[in-house]
Amino acid sequence: MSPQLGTFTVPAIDNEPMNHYGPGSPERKALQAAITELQQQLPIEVPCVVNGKPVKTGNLAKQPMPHDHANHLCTYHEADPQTVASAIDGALAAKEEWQSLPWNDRAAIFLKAAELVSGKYRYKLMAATMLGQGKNAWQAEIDAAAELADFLRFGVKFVERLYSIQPEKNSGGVWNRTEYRALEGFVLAVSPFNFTAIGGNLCGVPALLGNVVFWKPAPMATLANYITYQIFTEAGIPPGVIQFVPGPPPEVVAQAINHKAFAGLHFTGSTFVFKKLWKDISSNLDIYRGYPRIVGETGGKNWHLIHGSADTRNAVLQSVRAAFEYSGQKCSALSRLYVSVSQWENGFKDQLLSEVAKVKVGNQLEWSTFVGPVINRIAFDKIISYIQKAKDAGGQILVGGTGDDSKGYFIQPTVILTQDPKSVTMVEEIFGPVLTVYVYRDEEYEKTLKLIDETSAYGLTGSIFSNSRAPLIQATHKLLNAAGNVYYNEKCTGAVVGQQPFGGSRGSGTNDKAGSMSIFYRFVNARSIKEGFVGLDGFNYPSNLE
Ligand SMILES: NC(=O)c1ccc[n+]([C@@H]2O[C@H](COP(=O)([O-])OP(=O)(O)OC[C@H]3O[C@@H](n4cnc5c(N)ncnc54)[C@H](O)[C@@H]3O)[C@@H](O)[C@H]2O)c1
Ligand SMILES: N[C@@H](CCC=O)C(=O)O
Repeated sequence: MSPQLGTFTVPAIDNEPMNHYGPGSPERKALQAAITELQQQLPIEVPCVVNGKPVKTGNLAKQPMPHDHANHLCTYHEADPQTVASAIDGALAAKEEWQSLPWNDRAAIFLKAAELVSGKYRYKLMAATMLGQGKNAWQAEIDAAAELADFLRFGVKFVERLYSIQPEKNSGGVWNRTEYRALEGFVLAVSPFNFTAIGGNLCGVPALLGNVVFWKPAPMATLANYITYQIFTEAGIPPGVIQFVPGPPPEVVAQAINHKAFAGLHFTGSTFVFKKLWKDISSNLDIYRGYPRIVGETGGKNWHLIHGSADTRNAVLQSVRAAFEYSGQKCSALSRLYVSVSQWENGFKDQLLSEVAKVKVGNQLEWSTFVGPVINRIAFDKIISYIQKAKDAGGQILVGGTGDDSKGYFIQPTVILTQDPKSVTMVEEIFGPVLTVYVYRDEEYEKTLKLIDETSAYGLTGSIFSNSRAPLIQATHKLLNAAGNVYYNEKCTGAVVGQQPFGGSRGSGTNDKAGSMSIFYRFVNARSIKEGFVGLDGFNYPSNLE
């Protein structure tokens, strides 16, 4: 091990500037070229990667493209039990060297990874995200380019700050220190389909702290996650530190959770799956060496509250974006809208319907498309069935309500007006382009706050629109636990790393706040060291003396 011959300061960092992809711009041309190049290579073959070596199990699965489901983006090798076992063994073998690497070297690897994401591989990663996860250019830019680079760069900064948190006091002749050890064992990262950046962050956070990570990507994000893995490797993450293990989710994850060296879960996905994994972990407590850290960010049933004093146009446009961008497939997506009757009848309704009518739905590779496909057949059927349930319950479809799954999984942006604020589409996560509106009486603002608070099991994001201060204050106070991310006069999607730490509580997760320092606390195990410089002369304390 080489000596550390200085105290190093991480370079200044900032959010990754976003490209805009306007007509004729160089970035539009570069992205188009990357998409075309990728399309010419389809389908890509993706192996598991264990100890830096590709493993081709021959158990093949496909990642179909949501806008063109007859064709697939990649064929990937699913891990079998032997592959899972060797991935865990290999990670544990890589642990000692990785956790002993000087911090500045680990930091440098992650800073380099950020440069690869924002530079050399930007368009390739975006192309894979667009083709595989159905994002249009802007949605891919904010995810695969900007947010992933931000997670990596800010992560380094947060860990630098975490490591600098040291005991406040040293008694005479004593030096106190806190060490932030990696967890004892391996961390299991289980990532969702909808954000390429989240996949990178779920394995990046623990790895940056010296942990070794078993990464099970989401089937519908396999290629983008594989490219992310390759970027980590090119940046210098040693073999075995992150093991890339796609495979049948319940089996692969269960095998990892049932291993005695399982030390932590870093999960993002649905509430249902997270609860199941938590229960599975709990029932294994006797086999583990310690108490595993469990971090999970999960579903949402996010709301906009439009007060009578709001700027109508802003509230309408923000609502259209929040409900329908990326086809409503963000955990933060707007899906229940509470509008005062004075707003609704004096322009909100007309503007909402006229703006939604302008939304272009279709192939996300066409530049003017705002709403692309939903991710797969299961999602398509589920969303359509929610629309049907809303109709059955007396909901009025104001716009949309239909889908077309003949080539891709397209669903029209749908706005439902309900008289029942606790109808099913006001309560349950749909994860599609479906917005349900409840119109409240202006004088029942306070009652509406209670309604918002009590309607759903989630607590992820929410926005309050008002041009007066008092309604903002009142809602913020009454909705204390209804959202982990609250916005004033801004849409409820689009949290930025380092600006709005992200996460919610209640059914929405452990709220450890991705994109902030607090998530890093969860994947270290602090050790206090006290060093004495002055020896004892005798064992008696002064109080023992005659
Ligand atoms: N709060 C957040 O920060 C956040 C961010 C993104 C997505 N999400 C949530 O994620 C969900 C959408 O993503 P998704 O469809 O990929 O979620 P999902 O729960 O279906 O899958 C998430 C991960 O769990 C795995 N998985 C699925 N079933 C499993 C099982 N039985 N055992 C073990 N692993 C299993 C999947 O393969 C995937 O890797 C939504 O509910 C959304 O709100 C939350
Ligand atoms: N961080 C994202 C949501 C991630 C979940 O899908 C946002 O704030 O919109």
